[in-house]
Amino acid sequence: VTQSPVWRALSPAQQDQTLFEERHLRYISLLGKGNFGSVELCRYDPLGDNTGELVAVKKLQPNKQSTMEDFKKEVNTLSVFHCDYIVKYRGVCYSMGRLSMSLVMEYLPYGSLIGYLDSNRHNVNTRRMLLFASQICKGMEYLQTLRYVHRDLAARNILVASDSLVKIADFGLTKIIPFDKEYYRVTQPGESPIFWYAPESISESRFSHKSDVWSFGVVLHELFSYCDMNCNPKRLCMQEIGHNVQIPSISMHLANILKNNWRLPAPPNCPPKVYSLMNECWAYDFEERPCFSSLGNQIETIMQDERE
Ligand SMILES: Cc1cnc(Nc2cc(F)c(C3CCN(C)CC3)c(F)c2)nc1Nc1ccc(F)c(N2CCCS2(=O)=O)c1
Repeated sequence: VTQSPVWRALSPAQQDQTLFEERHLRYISLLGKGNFGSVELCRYDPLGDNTGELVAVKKLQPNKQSTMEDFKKEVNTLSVFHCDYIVKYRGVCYSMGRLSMSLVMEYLPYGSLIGYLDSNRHNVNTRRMLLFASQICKGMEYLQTLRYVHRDLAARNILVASDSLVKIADFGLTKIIPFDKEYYRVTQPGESPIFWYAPESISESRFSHKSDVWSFGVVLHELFSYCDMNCNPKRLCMQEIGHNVQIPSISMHLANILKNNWRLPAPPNCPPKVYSLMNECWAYDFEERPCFSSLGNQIETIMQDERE
């Protein structure tokens, strides 16, 4: 179609398939709202006959956390990723004369892993969870080849495309590691998801592929707990720390219990091999944690054993 005479008659802006015109973006429903902004389900319907594709549109909520600059960085980050296990970027939509912009992404009908597991716990077996884990691993391996650290790997940021495919989403906190370093140091930590953080991220704001590996271990725990809110990482850590601890010193208490080798307990009915994989990811010394490629291989091996 891109070589037809009709297409060639379009202006470059009209030929740009990553530019979505606001007037054709039909609002359907709100998918989620947070300090990141909001994500809406829309249909991009230029023909006006409801044959257009469904898309997820992330609108920026410029507030203290995220500025237009951060949002532009997230758009640029997502636009270079081409991986089956990372939510696909479709383009941008400018409104109010380029004053505000929205990020247009593919729409994954099943929503986040948390909701999916909570409502499908009876027909998601160990093999399916290991399949999801290996897909997240492959997505993280891909990010690592581009020297990206995600910094917010958690089940809430994993989206379900189908009963056998999950994708990594939400790159609001993703950073590129500088070429001459092995880690990224955050200057102004915003609202940090500290219960998914590695010890060095909690105490030194130091992020690397190995701190993403730690968070992957926590995602494994969420997976094998069916994202049950009664045993989510935050609740389990707060039980250990003590609920009466005041906010500012929670991260210090968390760093202490991790230093004293406390770890999240094995989820109910979790296969021992999977729990030991989690504990490998939670090695205190980041050098001892496995890399995503070795994690992927170990998961494939456990999947074989589960098959027998
Ligand atoms: C890019 C993208 C593609 N497809 C989808 N599909 C999608 C489909 C769904 F049915 C739902 C739900 C399912 C449950 N019922 C009750 C409400 C709708 C849903 F929430 C999402 N969502 C995307 N993004 C997105 C949406 C919403 C978000 F809160 C967040 N985030 C949250 C933490 C940071 S976040 O930005 O990652 C990302």
